[in-house]
Amino acid sequence: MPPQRKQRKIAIMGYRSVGKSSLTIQFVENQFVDSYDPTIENTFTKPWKVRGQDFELKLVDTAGQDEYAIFPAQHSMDMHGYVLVYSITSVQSFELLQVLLEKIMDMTGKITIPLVIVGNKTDLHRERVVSTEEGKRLADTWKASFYEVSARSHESVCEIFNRLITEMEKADSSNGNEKSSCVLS
Ligand SMILES: Nc1nc2c(ncn2[C@@H]2O[C@H](COP(=O)(O)OP(=O)(O)OP(=O)(O)O)[C@@H](O)[C@H]2O)c(=O)[nH]1
Repeated sequence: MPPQRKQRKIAIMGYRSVGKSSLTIQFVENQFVDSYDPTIENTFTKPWKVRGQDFELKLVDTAGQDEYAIFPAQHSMDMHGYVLVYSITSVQSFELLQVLLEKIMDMTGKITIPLVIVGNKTDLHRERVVSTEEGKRLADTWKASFYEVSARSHESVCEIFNRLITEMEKADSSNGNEKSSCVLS
């Protein structure tokens, strides 16, 4: 029998217009769409292989959030990991991530959640207002991985997902260990 594909569900979240759809479409279809069409919610499926293991990724490209948006409960239920995107050209989008991270922790109630924080639009370096160090610091605080990328120039886009899968696999095995150590005899 061929080895089974592991199904994994990932939410792509962040402020409006930071490039959530562009990153998702670049990863899934290898193309950059220049037009701006606000997303309500789209789910993409992508077969992907990491270190010999086949995965079927369900990528949920969510609607842009702001500080006041209520965190959609369905995004805390069955997600294996989160890609949290800001734009390096928007302080507001960066500051929103702190709020989003707190909401994710509250809603999921998990101690370890595979997270990748992504500063998008590095091609717009002249318009940069969030430094790489600030991005790294936020990621360190939340024990998240960190990448600066460009959906437009397809820079480091696949790395986001490879890294998140690696983190999800680690979380899986540590959850497994936790379970076995909690079995009552
Ligand atoms: N220069 C540049 N523009 C980008 C990049 N990624 C996205 N954009 C542009 O930014 C705008 C918003 O991109 P989207 O991918 O629709 O952003 P989104 O976060 O999905 O937006 P919402 O659905 O409203 O939340 C579009 O005009 C994109 O072409 C990038 O890496 N570089």
